[in-house]
Amino acid sequence: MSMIAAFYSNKSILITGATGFLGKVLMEKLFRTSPHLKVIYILVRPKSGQTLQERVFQILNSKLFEKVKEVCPNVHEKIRPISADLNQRDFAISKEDVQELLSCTNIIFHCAATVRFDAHLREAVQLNVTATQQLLLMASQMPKLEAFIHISTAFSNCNLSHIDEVIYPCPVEPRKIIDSMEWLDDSIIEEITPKLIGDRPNTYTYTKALGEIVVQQESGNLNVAIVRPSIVGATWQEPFPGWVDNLNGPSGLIIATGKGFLRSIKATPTAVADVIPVDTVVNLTIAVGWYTAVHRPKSTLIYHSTSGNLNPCNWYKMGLQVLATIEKIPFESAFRRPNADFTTNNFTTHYWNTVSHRVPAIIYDFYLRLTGRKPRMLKLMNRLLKTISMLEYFINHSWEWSTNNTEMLLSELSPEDQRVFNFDVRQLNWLEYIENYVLGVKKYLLKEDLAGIPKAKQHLRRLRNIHYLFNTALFLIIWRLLIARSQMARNVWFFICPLFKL
Ligand SMILES: CCCCCCCCCCCCCCCCCC(=O)SCCNC(=O)CCNC(=O)[C@H](O)C(C)(C)COP(=O)(O)OP(=O)(O)OC[C@H]1O[C@@H](n2cnc3c(N)ncnc32)[C@H](O)[C@@H]1OP(=O)(O)O
Ligand SMILES: NC(=O)C1=CN([C@@H]2O[C@H](COP(=O)(O)OP(=O)(O)OC[C@H]3O[C@@H](n4cnc5c(N)ncnc54)[C@H](OP(=O)(O)O)[C@@H]3O)[C@@H](O)[C@H]2O)C=CC1
Repeated sequence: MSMIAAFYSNKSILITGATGFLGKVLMEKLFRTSPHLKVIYILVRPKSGQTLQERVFQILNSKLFEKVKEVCPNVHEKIRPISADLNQRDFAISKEDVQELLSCTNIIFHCAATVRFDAHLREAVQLNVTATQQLLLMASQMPKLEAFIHISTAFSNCNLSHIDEVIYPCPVEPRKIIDSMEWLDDSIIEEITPKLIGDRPNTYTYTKALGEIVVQQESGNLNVAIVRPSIVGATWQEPFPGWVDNLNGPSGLIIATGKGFLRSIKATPTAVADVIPVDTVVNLTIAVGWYTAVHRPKSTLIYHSTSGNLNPCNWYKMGLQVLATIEKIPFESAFRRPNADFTTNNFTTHYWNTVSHRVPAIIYDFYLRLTGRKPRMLKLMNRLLKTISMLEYFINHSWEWSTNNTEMLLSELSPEDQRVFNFDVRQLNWLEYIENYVLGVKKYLLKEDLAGIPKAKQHLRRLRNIHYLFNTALFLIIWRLLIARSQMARNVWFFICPLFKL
């Protein structure tokens, strides 16, 4: 019998961010392994014209929850959505709901955050810092609370190259930042943002670091722990391999590669690709909840959920395997044949961005115009390049995260718990994982049917023929105009051919 699963039986659990990527997998695992838990309260806001109930209905009826319904048929009765907006004072939760939360909650998992790299500092502080502070205040009024688990990121201190499982100070106290957001106007905040974030790449990592300090400073007598995942990827094993439902992290770039939009990306091939499967993060998080509640460590323990120091994979290996899988299982309606490569300096990056990204987009838009359609490819390409520029920092640096607490926790688990809540990343086979990831992107994100693979392969053959035809036509035109007439033109032609991959 799993001790951890038994621990959660009869518990009332509060999850923020339960509608997000990580939150959904956390909820699924809790219900599947502890079907006798009392209730999971989730703080949800109405979104995209959907009510709370509609959002929950959609989640429970998704593929992710299929197994849960077998082991916990009354799951819909055990999930209690509470209308809340973490951007509002007191989260805009009704008095009755607050009372219920205060009197019943045993465990809190705080997952909600803005994970956007370009969030305005005010927005990022509100969600990643102030909301954490408010939740801690609520938690301190919960007599039955046994543990408060805060989800941060391994990149909260990405300005350092070696990161220990400790909380690092920030030059300006979070409370001062929170106060200043009350009275500074947006334009002044924008002006001071680069100074505040310092050598971090964005407001996300900065505010997640502030969030951790808030947890440390304002947790009082609570039993608190922090989990720091690195780049969270598709599921490794559970409830099935390759599940993913958003474009964050590698997923969006896998699509861009498979659809032939992404041809080159500035990356350090030898840098560690510190991707961690979402189910591994969730297993650790649930184990941390149990350990924190049962063992009540004297200080706030931080757990790194990373792969790099125990089972490293670099971007080169990851890129190769992504391409190899796409070759076997191509995506439908590709723009060009998938053939992405890494660039390592600014000059080649600009060069390939022009030659391989913008020029084909301009040619395609020209073709769309000629055929009476609205041009759209250049706009799409520019958005992709903007996205890449924001992710570049993470694929051009390597970090070392110590994992002593995570390893200590693994050793505290019974063999049964080590199996049910496996977060031992040493067992991960990268090639298999990446293949399942790409397949998952195709099935669950792009919603493409595997039956369409022969058609997708046929489309790629057509693209290859167009490519050959285009190159041949280009060659003949240039030959006719120049090369036949001059020796120098001939020399230049043979020099530039390899540069254009002709
Ligand atoms: C050689 C082969 C190599 C292949 C594989 C290589 C893999 C490399 C992977 C590198 C990953 C590095 C991730 C680092 C994560 C750090 C971990 C964390 O803690 S952080 C936690 C993780 N947090 C994050 O990862 C957040 C990253 N994302 C953001 O911050 C924002 O989306 C944004 C600022 C990039 C764009 O904002 P904005 O312009 O306002 O617009 P929207 O947001 O509305 O989206 C616009 C369009 O872009 C689309 N799209 C979105 N994301 C991606 C993507 N990753 N990619 C591609 N596309 C993406 C989106 O679908 C939409 O398309 P469309 O509908 O217009 O057609
Ligand atoms: N994904 C990754 O690569 C990594 C994630 N993390 C951390 O893991 C946690 C979960 O991230 P992930 O699941 O990927 O992120 P998602 O963006 O998928 O989910 C964010 C969640 O926060 C909720 N939320 C955002 N704003 C509000 C609000 N104003 N009121 C109520 N709820 C709100 C969202 O609700 P809604 O559905 O309504 O928008 C959603 O449920 C975060 O703390 C993140 O920092 C750490 C490292 C890497």
